[in-house]
Amino acid sequence: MHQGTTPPQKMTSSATIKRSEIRSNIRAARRNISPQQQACFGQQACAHMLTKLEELKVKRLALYLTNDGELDTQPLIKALWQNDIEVYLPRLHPFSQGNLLFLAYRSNTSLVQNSLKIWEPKLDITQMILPHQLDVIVTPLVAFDEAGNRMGMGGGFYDRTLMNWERMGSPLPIGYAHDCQQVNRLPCEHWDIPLPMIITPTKTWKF
Ligand SMILES: Nc1nc2c(c(=O)[nH]1)N(C=O)[C@@H](CNc1ccc(C(=O)N[C@@H](CCC(=O)O)C(=O)O)cc1)CN2
Ligand SMILES: Nc1ncnc2c1ncn2[C@@H]1O[C@H](COP(=O)(O)OP(=O)(O)OP(=O)(O)O)[C@@H](O)[C@H]1O
Repeated sequence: MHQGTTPPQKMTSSATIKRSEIRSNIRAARRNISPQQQACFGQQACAHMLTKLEELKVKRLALYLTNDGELDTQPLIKALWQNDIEVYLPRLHPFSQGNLLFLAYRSNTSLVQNSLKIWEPKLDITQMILPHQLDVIVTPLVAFDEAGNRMGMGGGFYDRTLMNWERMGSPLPIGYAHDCQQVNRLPCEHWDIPLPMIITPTKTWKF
């Protein structure tokens, strides 16, 4: 885990190539999932997630708006709103590059598209929450492995957000992904934060 003083070391070039290959292969695989399958998977994963959130008595949770073939979060958002669980979304920090802010997401929240073409809440500081005030962060990912290691889109956003979660005791990160995003073993770097739990349409993984 990188704690701020020592900059993360450069990866060897072969590890970099392997990571970028895995990233592009799995992004292509998830974009290939048909709209019918996407709808079905979104419902199945939502049911598993709701069971888990009830068990954990979750009141405040951050998730993501689906992009690039990611597991559909719309059924989950609808269910959370119906169950009075507070929902938050990430937005890119306006000046601290590589960092995220989390803002409340309600049915009347205005969304804008960011520079990465992802919809996010309009900046409104009154709607902001700090990561440790959230019970759970539902984490998007590109690939995961049998040990709970996570690879994302390559911005390091969630690694930075989650670097203190265990020491703080919150938020619990739960990965949310298609089954086809699982690989046997991911090449990891010291800043990568492994996930203690990942939910897919067919399974709840605990590590
Ligand atoms: N739905 C969702 N929201 C999220 C994330 C995510 O993985 N999924 N993020 C997780 O960290 C953050 C955004 N991270 C990202 C990092 C890189 C790219 C990227 O390279 N995107 C394009 C190029 C964008 C462009 O047109 O300029 C690409 O598809 O190649 C996208 C998102 C915050 N919000
Ligand atoms: N805690 C951190 N502090 C500073 N830099 C970091 C930290 N975590 C990751 N980085 C930097 O972010 C870059 C991207 O990291 P990585 O490829 O692991 O992102 P990712 O997990 O795929 O992306 P994301 O978390 O946004 O989905 C790396 O160059 C790394 O040096």
